[in-house]
Amino acid sequence: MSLDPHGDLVVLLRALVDVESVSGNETALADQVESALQGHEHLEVLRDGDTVIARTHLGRPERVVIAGHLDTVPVAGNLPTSLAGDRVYGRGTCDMKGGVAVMLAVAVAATTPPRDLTWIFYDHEEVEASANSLTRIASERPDLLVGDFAVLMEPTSAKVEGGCQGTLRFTVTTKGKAAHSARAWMGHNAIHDLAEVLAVLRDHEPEQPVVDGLRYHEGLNAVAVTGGIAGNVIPDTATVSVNYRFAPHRSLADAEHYCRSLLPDHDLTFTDGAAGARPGLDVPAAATFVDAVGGEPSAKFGWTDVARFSALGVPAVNFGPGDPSKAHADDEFCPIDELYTCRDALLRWLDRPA
Ligand SMILES: N[C@@H](CCC[C@H](NC(=O)CCC(=O)O)C(=O)O)C(=O)O
Repeated sequence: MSLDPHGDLVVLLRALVDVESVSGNETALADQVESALQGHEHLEVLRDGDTVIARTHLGRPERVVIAGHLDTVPVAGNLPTSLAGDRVYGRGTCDMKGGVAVMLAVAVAATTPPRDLTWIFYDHEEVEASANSLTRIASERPDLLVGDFAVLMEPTSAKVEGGCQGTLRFTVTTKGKAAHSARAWMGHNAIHDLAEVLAVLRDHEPEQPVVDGLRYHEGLNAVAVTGGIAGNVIPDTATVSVNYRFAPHRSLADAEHYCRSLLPDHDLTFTDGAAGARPGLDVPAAATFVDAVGGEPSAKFGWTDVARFSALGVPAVNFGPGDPSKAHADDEFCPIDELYTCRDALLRWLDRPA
């Protein structure tokens, strides 16, 4: 089935979601998005890997980038979509194909916007920062990301969420000595030694700092544990993987330093990290957007490419349909009314002179 960006938003959302696009498997969906955008005279459509970019060239004084990712976290028995009351359920409905549906609808509807627009539908957002297609595009075609302001259509319950928290991953490995579990005293159990690390994580009190008026909420959590080779062998090695979510007053280097300070007796191996972004809602372009779409801004707890645009010097906000607390949940859904709220808010903002 092809995508009809001029049609009903719920049909469009369901069609987007029913093309499974777990990170690394975005090609089929990118093909459909590209076809849906082609043939619109006001849009130049480009393809870069599994990223589709559509741009207006109207000679406006301002250019705004509106971006959304096509990939999702792994499916958990929640495809194909289902409709229940005023909600569309299914993997990606909330994070973030609701936003992608709104982007497609507004991209084709806004033929003469007062600002030039760059619509970016990109791949590999839900995985390590190095795989994110915007990392490649920023280095190979930075011109494609140029703008005076950016909107990331991540789930925000149709209200602006400012900035984003950073994310850092590290592992801690303990070493022991293998032995027969019937003679455990001959060995040393590496899994038991993880208890010390796990206790620090369990007892850690996450901070909730206010940054530029918005309250963030940090988190330090074990996300995986490995160790053990058989049911009768004392494990000689064990590893815990940890994810630290940090508020945007800390840099990535500060975050690493903080984690080391919590576990001074252990070697931490940092495996992935991406800094967050301060809200920046006092920048005029952001303030105009907040005023046009309405609602009280709050903080974005997840990591989003607002961080990338901010680092590139492009002020950016998150705004899209779907309750972010349902992102990645098995019962992920998008409320239908928020699709229309976001579409109408974007059109209202685009009605205002730049
Ligand atoms: N490179 C990062 C990518 C993770 C992106 C993901 N973002 C969201 O879920 C945004 C939705 C939200 O929470 O509001 C995340 O934060 O995990 C990484 O690998 O961590």
